[in-house]
Order: sequence, then C-alpha cells, then structure tokens
Amino acid sequence: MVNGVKVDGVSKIYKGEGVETHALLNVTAEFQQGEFVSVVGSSGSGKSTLLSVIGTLDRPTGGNILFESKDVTEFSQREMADFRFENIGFIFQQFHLIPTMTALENVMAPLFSRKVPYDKKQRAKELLESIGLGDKLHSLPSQLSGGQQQRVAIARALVHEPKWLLADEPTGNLDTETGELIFHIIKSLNQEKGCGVIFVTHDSELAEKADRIIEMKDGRILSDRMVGAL
Ligand SMILES: Nc1ncnc2c1ncn2[C@@H]1O[C@H](COP(=O)(O)OP(=O)(O)OP(=O)(O)O)[C@@H](O)[C@H]1O
Repeated sequence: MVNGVKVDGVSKIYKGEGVETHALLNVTAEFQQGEFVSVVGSSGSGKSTLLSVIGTLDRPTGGNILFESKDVTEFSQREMADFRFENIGFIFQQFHLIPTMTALENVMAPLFSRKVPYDKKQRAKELLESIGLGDKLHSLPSQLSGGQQQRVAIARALVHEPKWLLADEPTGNLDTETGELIFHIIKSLNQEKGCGVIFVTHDSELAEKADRIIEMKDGRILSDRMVGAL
C-alpha cells in the first residue's frame, strides 16, 4: 500500500512532425502524503511534464502512477476529471484567473458544477481571508497585484481541500520578495492543511526551503535528497 503517490517507471514521449521528444525517461519516485518536495532542473528537463502526468492532466506513454495504490493511468477521462477534482489543486506561473470574475467568484469557480456538503461562498471567503485578501473579495484580477492574483489562484486550488497541491513555477512571474511571500503561504498551508506539495521552481534558494529536492536532467531524475542531508 502506497501512502501517497508512486511514480513507477514513467515515460512520456511527445510525437510531432516526425520528431519524438522523450520528455520523461523511466522516472520512478515516491511522494509521501503531506511532504513538501521541490523539483528543480534546467529548462526542458521534464519538470512540467512530470507534474502534468502526476496531476492527470496528461497520460504517460509508459509506466504507472499510483495514488494510494490506485493506478490513475488506467482511469477513463471522466474518472480522471473526478479524481483531479477530489485530490489535486494546481497553480501555475500564469495565474489563469477568469478576468470577468471577482476574487471570490474565481475561488468558487471549481465548485460551480459540484455538489458539496458545505457553503461554497463561506469556504471561499474564509480561505481568502486566511491568506490576507479579506479586503479584496470583490476585486477583479485586473485590480490586483501579481502577488495578490497568485494568492487568489492558491485559494482556488485549495478550495476543495485536495490532498496534493501541484505548483508549476508559481513564483516565476513575481519579484523575489513577493515570490518568497507566496512560498511561505504555500508552506504554511502545507503545514496547516497537511496537503502534500510538489513545487517546480528555478529558484534554488526557495527549493532549499522544501523538505526534499528532486533534480531532473534530460527527462530523468538526477538526484533526490532530503534537504539538509547532503
Ligand atoms: N506538448 C508538447 N509537445 C511536444 N514536446 C513537448 C510538449 N511539452 C513539452 N515538450 C518537450 O518535452 C521536454 C520537457 O519539457 P518540460 O516542459 O517538461 O520541461 P521543463 O523542465 O518543465 O522546462 P521549463 O523549465 O522550461 O518549463 C522539452 O524538450 C519540451 O520541448
């Protein structure tokens, strides 16, 4: 029984116009529930691809991905969508907020077509308040700074209390200070809510603040170590 996520011999080949790109090559790693893992590596090393296949946004070409022993690579599209809703929140470098919706509406958006046993508006409001946006509930994204928009995106990713937060360079568009603030918000949510975090970053200083660092190169894992255990 895997208590978390097991990536087992996963490969991903992109095919297009006669060219094959081996984005992931036989990658194996385990992620324990609740841990905070950074993923680093040069551009094109496969970090985003790894996150996409773990998050069921994309299917691997080979290998298996097990969440608590359930193999998500065998799921239908529909099963994958339900699985994602229940288990995974994403944040990206681009905030991907809906420009015509307020902060509060953006956070509630993933819940619109879902039946949930709690008050959607109350949940979204409390989450925004907890990350310091209680006075911006009715602001549109265009009225918010980059750091505030990313905070809205974090609240949206966590509104359904997923077991995993997958973050693809969430500080990439922010200045250093704001990037650190965002990192600390994610770290404290990881500690408070117990959601595991896989955090792709180019920022080696931030990466060192995780529990564990995975370094990728050419579609493979080059190193996988606990922070402080060099
Ligand atoms: N949809 C796609 N079609 C074709 N090739 C792709 C696709 N997505 C990624 N790739 C290729 O797969 C390889 C890994 O890309 P990936 O985006 O995972 O790297 P990365 O480490 O996240 O890079 P970066 O740090 O620049 O975001 C690259 O060679 C990339 O060009």
